[in-house]
Formats: sequence, C-alpha cells, structure tokens
Amino acid sequence: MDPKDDKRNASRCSSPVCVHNPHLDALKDDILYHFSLGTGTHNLSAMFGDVKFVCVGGSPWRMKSFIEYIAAELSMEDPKADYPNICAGTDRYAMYKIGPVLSVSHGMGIPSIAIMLHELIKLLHHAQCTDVTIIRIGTSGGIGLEPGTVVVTKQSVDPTFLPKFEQVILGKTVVRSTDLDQSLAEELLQCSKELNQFETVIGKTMCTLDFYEGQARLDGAFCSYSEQDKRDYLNKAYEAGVCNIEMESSVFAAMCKLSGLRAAVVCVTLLDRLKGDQLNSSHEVLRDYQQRPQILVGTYIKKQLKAKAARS
Ligand SMILES: O=P(O)(O)O[C@H]1O[C@H](CO)[C@@H](O)[C@H]1O
Ligand SMILES: O=c1cc[nH]c(=O)[nH]1
Repeated sequence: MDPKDDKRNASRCSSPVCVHNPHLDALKDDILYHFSLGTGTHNLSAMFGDVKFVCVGGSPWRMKSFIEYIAAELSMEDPKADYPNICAGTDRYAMYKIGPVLSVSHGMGIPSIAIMLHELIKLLHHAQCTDVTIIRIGTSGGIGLEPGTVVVTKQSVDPTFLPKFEQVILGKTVVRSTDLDQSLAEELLQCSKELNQFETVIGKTMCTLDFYEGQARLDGAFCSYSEQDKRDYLNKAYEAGVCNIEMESSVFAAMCKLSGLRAAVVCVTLLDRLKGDQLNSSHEVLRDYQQRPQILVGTYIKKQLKAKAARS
C-alpha cells in the first residue's frame, strides 16, 4: 500500500476538535482575548498541533505544578527550565505545555471555565489538533466519603440532581447534556486500581453555582435554612448517587461533548460534607489531597503514550 494511503486513512479515522459557529469563517483573524493569543499573531498549529492531552483545573499554581509533575513522569523535564506561562500576556488564565500535554487554569465557577473553554476549543480547532482527551483535575466536597477519596465523575448533575446544564441564550433557556465519556471514566478507575495509592470511586458529581449557600453550607455570610434542612438536602443528594460537589463539571461536560472532545472529571474530596463545612485540614494534608488527581491522570497519560509508542 502507498504510505500516503496509510496517512490518508489515519487522518480519516482521527477525530478533530469541532466548533459549531458559521460566523467564525467571516473573521480575518480570531483573537483569543483571555489567553492573549490569536490566529493573526501566533502560529497556533506550530505551537499546539501536537497536543493530545489537556488538563484543566481551577488554580494557576496547581496547573504549573501539574506540568512540572508530568514533565518528570514523561522524562521530558529540563532541570534548568522554568516552564513558561504561555498566557503571560494576561492574568486571566495560565497555560503550560510539555510535549503532547497542555495544562490550563480555569478559575472558579461556570462562567470562568466556560470562557476559558470557548477559547481553548477554538485554539485546539485552529491548531488542527486531533484525538484530544481533556480532563478536569480538581477539588470537591465529598458526600459520605473519607476525605482524600478521588471521584471520577460518571455524570455531572445540577443542584436538583438532574443531568443537565442550562444556559440562557438570547433570553431563552437552552438545555445541554452533561454526559461524559464512560469508557474514559472506566479507564481512569482501572488505572487508579493498578496504582493502588488512594481510594478512588466512580459516581455522580453535583455542580453548583456557589460554594456556600449553593452547596448547603452553614458558614457563609448569609444562610436562611436550618442544620436539619442542610442535612436533608445532602442526604437526598447522597441517595441520588451524588458522591461529590464542585462548581465546573456541568458546563465542562456540555461544552466538551459539543466539540467532540473525550472528557473526564477527576476531583479529590477535601472533606466529608455530611460531617462539616469548614476546610480545617492542615495545608500539608490539603496539598497532598490535591496531588492525587494529578498522580492518577499523570499515570494515565504515561500509560496511554507508552501504549501508543508500542503500537507505532
Ligand atoms: O479545585 P478547583 O478546580 O478550583 O475546583 C473547586 O474548588 C473551587 C472552590 O473552592 C471551585 O471552583 C470548585 O469547583
Ligand atoms: O466543598 C467543596 C470543596 C472544594 N470545592 C467545592 O466546590 N466544594
């Protein structure tokens, strides 16, 4: 067979990162404002065309520490290198890259991650990336789980425990599915079993608009419900199969599904919300917990790259 045919077949099978916006074609240049990047100012294919794994998380510090960790895991670290922030031209988000792995911060909450994802999806699209897997590595409050347990999300649900993300567009409510890639979730769970370093479960993740009243906490600046009301609500969540609560998974799942990205959410639980509201573990303990999704996802990426190298 002509090697060119092989190449053509491979590109036919590979899956692109889709945008669904006819207006983009009319743009001369596309400015990714919150990344301080753009098609007119940067060669996005040259910078990002080889990306196969994208990891996102709230804090810029965590995403830098992830790239340092993954660089060491993949034996790609340069002891002299200080991994530069690709988005240094803005302080909205931070972005780091090593080989095929991109690490991006998204801030807190649905609006912040949604803006980041619009620009990230366009970036991957403009760079002509294919077969990209994206994983949110985050923190959460657990329900009935030992703190430090890692939850791989089977499905993201809203505060009424339904698997949907609602957004108001042109004054009308649009409902989007929050399904995540089930095979990826199972692969991550299997990887954690092999790793055998910390407890990992698979379950539903509830995504809220707020950390305090939105998550039934009693320690916000305002609270109009009783301790019993809180307990009843969290027990209902537990009965509905919710393992943990965080603030980005629903829009993350919805947008990744629309763009054809294989997506997963892996969050560690920092506390058991059936036992309290305040994060009173030591800084060291919390830091150790935050590293767990990084370790699991790092191991997964390494395994995938090794398998790919063995195939080629
Ligand atoms: O650990 P990260 O990714 O920041 O996410 C979780 O932590 C924040 C609240 O402290 C929310 O954004 C929640 O989703
Ligand atoms: O309880 C928690 C802990 C981390 N992140 C959340 O959103 N909630």
